[in-house]
Amino acid sequence: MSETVVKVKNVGRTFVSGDKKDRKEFIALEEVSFEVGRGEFVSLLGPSGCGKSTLLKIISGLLPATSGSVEITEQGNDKVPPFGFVFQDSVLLPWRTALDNALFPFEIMGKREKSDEKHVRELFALAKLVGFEESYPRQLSGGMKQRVSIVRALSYNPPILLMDEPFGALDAITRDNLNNVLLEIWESTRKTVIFVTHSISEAVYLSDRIIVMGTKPGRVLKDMKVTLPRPRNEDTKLSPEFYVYVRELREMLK
Ligand SMILES: Nc1ncnc2c1ncn2[C@@H]1O[C@H](COP(=O)(O)OP(=O)(O)OP(=O)(O)O)[C@@H](O)[C@H]1O
Repeated sequence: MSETVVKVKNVGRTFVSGDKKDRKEFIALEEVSFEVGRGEFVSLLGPSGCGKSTLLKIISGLLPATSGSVEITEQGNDKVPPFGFVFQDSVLLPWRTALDNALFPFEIMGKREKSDEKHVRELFALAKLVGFEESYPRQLSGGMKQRVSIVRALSYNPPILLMDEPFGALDAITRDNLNNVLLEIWESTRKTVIFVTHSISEAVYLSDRIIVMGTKPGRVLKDMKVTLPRPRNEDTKLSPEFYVYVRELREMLK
């Protein structure tokens, strides 16, 4: 593994509900540990409720852990956050064009250089969105909107990309296409990616490593290396090796 840039150590998270008389504790995550190297593509795979999104929020600092620690040894340029986020819903502003949506983070951060728009236009090309810069979200398909949200997440050049089931709401064909677009973007930018999914085949297709998670409480079942050759393409999914991974993961998550 390349140099460690994300170190998750014995992370636990308990949610408390109810009042003093009827206090309930729910252990969402228990003793979760793993590391991510620079430029690695790591997926968090597991059934609904195993704490994948909670873990991603803890890694990003949006949510505190109840126990354990997360160390991030990457920094964004000029004090911008080290993370870019992509969620299941593209959350684009409907009154802004695709390009202006992708440039929005610069407005929030209150700084924008001339070279930023050039960089974002290059990302539009990588995401196969050339010609749609001036389109409004209502004029874009679901897959195109998600590609704009990937471009937006990468606009300020964060070293780490956090993706929470980004393609979960898309149809199977669009999802396959976006997996390939994402791989192309990753291969040319070499960002560190942490990708949440509950699709076994998606995790195998995309990842260098898969952190397999189980429920009750949310925990790591296995840290699995995926050594399928890269670059990967649709033929990868037809290889016997691909099926070996899928079968092993299916057994584990039964
Ligand atoms: N703010 C909260 N308060 C109470 N319980 C919560 C809170 N956030 C998450 N949980 C609980 O923690 C558990 C893990 O939730 P989380 O959303 O992280 O799971 P997940 O693996 O991402 O699920 P899914 O794949 O369905 O999105 C769930 O049982 C959820 O109900």
